[in-house]
Amino acid sequence: MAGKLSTCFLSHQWSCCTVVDCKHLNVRFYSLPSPRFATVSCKIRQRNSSLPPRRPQAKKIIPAQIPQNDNLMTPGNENSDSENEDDFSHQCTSDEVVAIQRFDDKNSNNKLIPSIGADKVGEVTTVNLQDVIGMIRNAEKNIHILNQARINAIEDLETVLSEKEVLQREINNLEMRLAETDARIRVAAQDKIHVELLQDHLEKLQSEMSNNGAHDAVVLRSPDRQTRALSEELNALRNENMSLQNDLNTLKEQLRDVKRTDERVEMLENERTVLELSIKELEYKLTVSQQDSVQLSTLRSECETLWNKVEHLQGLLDKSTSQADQAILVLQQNQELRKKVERLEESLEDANIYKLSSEKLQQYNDLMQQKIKLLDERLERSDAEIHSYVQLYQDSVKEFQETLDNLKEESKKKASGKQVDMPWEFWSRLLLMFDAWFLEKKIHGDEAKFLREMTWKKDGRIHDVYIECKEKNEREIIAAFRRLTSSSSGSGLHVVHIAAEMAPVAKVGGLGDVLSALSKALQKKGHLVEIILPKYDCMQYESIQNLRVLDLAVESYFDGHLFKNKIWVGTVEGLPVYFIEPLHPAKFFWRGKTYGEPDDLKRFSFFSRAALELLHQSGKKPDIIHCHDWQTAFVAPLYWDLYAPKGLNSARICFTCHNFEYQGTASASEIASCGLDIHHLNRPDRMQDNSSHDRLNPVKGAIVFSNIVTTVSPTYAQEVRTSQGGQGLHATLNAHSQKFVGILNGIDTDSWNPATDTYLSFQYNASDLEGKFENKNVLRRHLGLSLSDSRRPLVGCITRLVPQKGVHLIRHAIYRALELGGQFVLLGSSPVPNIHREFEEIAKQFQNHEHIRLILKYDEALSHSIYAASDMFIIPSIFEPCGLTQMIAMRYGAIPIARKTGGLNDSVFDVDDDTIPIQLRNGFTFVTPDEHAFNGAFDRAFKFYKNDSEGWEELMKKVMNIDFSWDTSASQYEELYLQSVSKAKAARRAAAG
Ligand SMILES: Nc1ncnc2c1ncn2[C@@H]1O[C@H](COP(=O)(O)OP(=O)(O)O)[C@@H](O)[C@H]1O
Repeated sequence: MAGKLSTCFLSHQWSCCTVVDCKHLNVRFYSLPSPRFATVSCKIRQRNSSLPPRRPQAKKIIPAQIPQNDNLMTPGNENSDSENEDDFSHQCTSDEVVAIQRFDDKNSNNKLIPSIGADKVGEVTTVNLQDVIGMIRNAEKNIHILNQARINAIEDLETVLSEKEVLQREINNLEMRLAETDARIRVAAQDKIHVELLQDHLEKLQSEMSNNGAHDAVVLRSPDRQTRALSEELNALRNENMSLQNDLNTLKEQLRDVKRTDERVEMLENERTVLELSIKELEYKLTVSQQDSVQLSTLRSECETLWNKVEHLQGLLDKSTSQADQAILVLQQNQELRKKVERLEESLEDANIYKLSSEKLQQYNDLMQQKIKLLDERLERSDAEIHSYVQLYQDSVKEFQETLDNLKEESKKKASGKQVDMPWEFWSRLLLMFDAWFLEKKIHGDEAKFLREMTWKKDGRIHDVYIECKEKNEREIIAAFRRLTSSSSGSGLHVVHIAAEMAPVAKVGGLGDVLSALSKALQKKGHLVEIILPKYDCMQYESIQNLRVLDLAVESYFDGHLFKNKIWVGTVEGLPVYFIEPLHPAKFFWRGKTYGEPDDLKRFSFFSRAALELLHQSGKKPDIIHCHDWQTAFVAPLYWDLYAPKGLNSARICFTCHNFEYQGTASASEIASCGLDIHHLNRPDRMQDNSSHDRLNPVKGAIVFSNIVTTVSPTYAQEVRTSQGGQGLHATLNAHSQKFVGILNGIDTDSWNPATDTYLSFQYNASDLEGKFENKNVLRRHLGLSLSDSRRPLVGCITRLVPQKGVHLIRHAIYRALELGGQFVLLGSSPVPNIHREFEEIAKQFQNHEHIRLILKYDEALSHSIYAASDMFIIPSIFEPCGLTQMIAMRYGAIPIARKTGGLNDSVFDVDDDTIPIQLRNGFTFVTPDEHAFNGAFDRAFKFYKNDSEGWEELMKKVMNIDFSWDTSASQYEELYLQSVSKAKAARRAAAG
């Protein structure tokens, strides 16, 4: 069997001379040219046996230890080598499997191979090649002997196994016979009992018969015979039983023998396993030795190459030595020459001393002349500089004078009292009407511009014309407005917001609130504010007044094609809004939701481009184009790359990032769809993403290409400039820090006003809190919560359920509120499926609970009721760019419990923090985003609420009176806009002049 599994190897240095297949052993013999130069390697592999691949440890060869076999040789046993070689060759020619590997003559000499470059040789240090060859030979011989021993052992084993089988068969026979004999013994024993009973009976009868006399003598004779026969049979059975007992003993003896044989077989088996293992080990060592010898031959050839190189170098060295000798000679000659030159110089110096004094004077004069010339030049330059400064000064005085004159003129005009105070709704409707006329080519661009400016200044003449023309048809109305042809003198800015959200028509989170509130605040400050939004199918259409589609289609580019867009106009809370409806087959905004579609990038890059196209085609000349978040971040590079060169070049671009977590990063090809030149933009200093260099980052693009970059709170602006908070954009923000500002958001104090809020059952204000308590009961009733204890604090939380908002702390707060004796209401929706599921489970758990309610959806009306009903409001965010809910909560008299991060850090100040001025303290804060820290603030709030109801009410009043309006923040935006616009104007003037 071993022979069938043999594999033979022949070294490449050998030519095979004879091949003989040997019976079932499948043996090949190779004749050797000379036994002196040959070594025989034999590799036998057992079927299904494989050693796990082991790495050779060190290349030092450790003598193998082969236990229990005196015939085995250890490698390196040089003296016994030839003897064993004979044995081995003899065995090989009889029945063994061999492969022959020849070693070069040079390899087998006794020279030590020098160690060659440690980096090349690795762990193979100085190795005697002869040793290795000897070891290989010994290993091969050992393997051979072990194979022989193994074959013998297998044969022994087979004999023993066949003997064992015979014995087993005998044992089986004997056991059967034993069983039979046992059965017969049992029958005989029963017979014996039966006979004994009969004997008793007989004895009884005999005694009766002796009593009965001779009459019965005849009857007695026959039982006597019976008894005799029975006892004879009994004796025979006993004898047989005895012989069976003997047989049984003999069998038992044989059985013991069999057991002993079994044990021996087992021992032999074990021995065989050990032998097999040793063979495998030896095989492995043989492979390693073979590898080593291959390495050695490589090393040898490398050594030869090196030797040649050394010889070559030696030659070079000899050459350079002779050259060096020559150079030394030349040097010596040089030195002698130098000495001569020095001597000559000395004598020359002596001769020159007399000349020197007159020459030096000449040189000095020259120097002075040069200096005078330089000073003259400098004087000339500084004169020119002073002259230019004077010029600049005169220019700026002139500019100042002009501005002053303008202002005077404006104030004169204002003083004339021509402004009319009509609701914004009125003015926005007029604005949209003029735009529509212009877009429908019913009036010229400058006429539209003029009318727009008059409108946003609430000019009474516009009002008068409108009133006059109320009953007239459109042509007459247009004619009347055209007659208003005096020049304008607007000082307000024309600001266009391009965004994905706007409250209340299309609100997902804070961005929607900011957009409408900031726009309203800027409008109030006298600026013309317009908004461009996508026309979502899921908008709150009831919040749009006078929605109508314009009789034009704006074409915009996308993915190599031009697509038409329907343009809708309408007013939202008095603001003029353009809605773009792309006529694209993908129906970008007919998805039933604002965000979260797989093609969001396409949807919003398309929209960004279409919005710029609308501005361009309408001929508007806005001062500021303000884009928001990644959805409209494309506007900045698109504007400078495509639209400014086309003529839409009046604007400065402002970009506000409301959350740096969302950057809209995508592959360059995806971003290219909207027409951006990705080759020009895919650079580390432009739009290339800072972490994935094969992607482009729209938010980074907007930071780079905008004139003003803002985020929504000062603390967040600081945080995002660090590597921890920057979401990968900190380096970009730091590089553009001069144009980057954090402005704290405000809230729309008109929409969020408990005194006028129509969503509430009871309106209230800081000086009359009764309505708040009523609202609390209304909400409890509405949600099925217990009304039994009016002093039980109600904790509110309204949020998107995303990791940023600290969902683990929100979950913890639910249980903690219950432990502390409070009620808890959560209004939240989650775009993250597992978070949504988790909160659904909790909601189910508290489905009918009297103190806890979770409402997992977006519900604007309910949000108002919750703010109004809450005593406390939690905002445990991990990070929070600004956060509006804490401000809204305070406006509604709910005390915030917030983590000190981002905008929360700029708007919530702990009541127990002595480092904060007392008038600013308004809530409870914690720092570490864990349950323990949260409890620290939450428990304090509960304690305060329970122990000091008057103090709590004071705090409620205080927070309700805090000014969270957009006034201050809008002024900051206004200032940034104005600065940027005036910088641009100055640059333009400088370029023109
Ligand atoms: N499920 C909801 N139902 C109604 N309004 C919600 C809901 N979730 C959040 N809001 C509102 O969204 C706005 C959240 O703004 P903000 O605190 O800035 O957070 P973000 O913009 O990160 O979502 C608030 O006006 C809040 O009332």
